[in-house]
Amino acid sequence: MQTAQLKAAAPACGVARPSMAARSSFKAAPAPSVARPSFARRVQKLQKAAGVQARNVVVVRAADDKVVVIGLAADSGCGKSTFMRRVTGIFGGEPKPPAGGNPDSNTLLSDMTTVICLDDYHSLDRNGRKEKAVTALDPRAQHFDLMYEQVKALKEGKPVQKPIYNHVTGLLDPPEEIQAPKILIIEGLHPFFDDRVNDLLDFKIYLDISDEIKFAWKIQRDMAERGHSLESIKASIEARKPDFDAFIDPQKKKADMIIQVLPTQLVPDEKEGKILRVRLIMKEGKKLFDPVYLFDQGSTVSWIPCGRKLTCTFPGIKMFYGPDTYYGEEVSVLEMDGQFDKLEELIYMESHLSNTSAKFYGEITQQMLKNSSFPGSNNGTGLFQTIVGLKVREVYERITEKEVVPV
Ligand SMILES: Nc1ncnc2c1ncn2[C@@H]1O[C@H](COP(=O)(O)OP(=O)(O)OP(=O)(O)O)[C@@H](O)[C@H]1O
Ligand SMILES: O=C(CO)[C@H](O)[C@H](O)COP(=O)(O)O
Repeated sequence: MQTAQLKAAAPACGVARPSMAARSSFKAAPAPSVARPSFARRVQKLQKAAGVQARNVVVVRAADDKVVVIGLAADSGCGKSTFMRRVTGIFGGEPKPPAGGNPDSNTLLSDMTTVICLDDYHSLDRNGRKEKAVTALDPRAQHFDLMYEQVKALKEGKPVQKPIYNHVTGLLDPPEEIQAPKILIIEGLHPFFDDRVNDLLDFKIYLDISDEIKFAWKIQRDMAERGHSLESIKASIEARKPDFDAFIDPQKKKADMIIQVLPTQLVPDEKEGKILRVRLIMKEGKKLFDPVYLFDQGSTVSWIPCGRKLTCTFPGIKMFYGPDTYYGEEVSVLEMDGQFDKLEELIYMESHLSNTSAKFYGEITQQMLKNSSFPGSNNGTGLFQTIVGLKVREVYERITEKEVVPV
């Protein structure tokens, strides 16, 4: 296959791809050294980019700092990259692949966060999976021992030589050096699958996208942006489904927060996935975060906020909040069905939410407005991803007993 075709078929895995020119000039050297720029260089760069953002820079990790480890699980094409951009944006700085390294790296570095993609722990490359007739979702195609050793080492503050799975070529490239960050986010198919890795995680998030919506998003991306046919998208979803059900989906039981995305109940038979019903399922009784609530903690509340303060055209917005159980565990559920007409009016809804971990009145609305070009910004996916991002900050602060100044 030609490189251009390969590129078109490759999932992004969280990283904005550099130009073909930059890629073709890259020589796959063994273990490219990815030295982090100095504190001064980073502060200078940030100050130049945006004066106000530079205030947020706490940067260099002291030797005794704790590394907080966050896990994000979801199937491919379920919005992990978009979610990561929202979460890392809360900590300031622009996440970038390691400078001067492999242009097909899946890693994203910013001042406080490092996001690593668990596809890098595929033990079988694309050919190997084909030969053995296993999908990338099958645990037999993952190197869990190495994943565990490296996440553990990073949590202990030690650098690692992490492999790179190249989505363009389907091969395993030479490793890249990853330094211990303040916040390590591991995102991918199996962050909670192996008990040893699962035990290293301080906060676990699962993106649970229903089949109908997953299909609608895949069509949107893979047909419009990658030139795939409807039949091939259907076939790829069907081929992955048994392994998804067996190995990926069961991990959601272990998550602390689940963002569940379903078709709307406001419009009968809406199949395009344009209007969404989104549920934020939050485990109760956890030490490191408090669940969000609407109006009155522990009550059951149904609320249609459309009125004088919130503009709603058809089909409007319906909110729900209440206690529930999830795989036998006590949870609170916050739900939003419908979409915003005017994003700035979200402030009205925000003012009725409590325990959001926002540091000032309107922080959620501000984040949503800042990221208004991201998919899902006018509905519950964007709202709940932003809230979960604030929870990541709260978890970090509770573990390290350090304050993050809001951007
Ligand atoms: N909240 C959303 N609302 C609407 N569409 C969305 C949303 N999130 C993601 N999408 C759609 O799904 C596609 C995949 O999103 P994204 O690249 O963030 O997923 P991903 O899980 O990182 O994918 P992959 O693992 O395949 O790289 C986007 O191009 C967009 O079309
Ligand atoms: O599920 C996936 C990503 O989360 C991919 O399918 C998996 O990593 C294999 O990638 P490729 O299709 O590029 O060989």
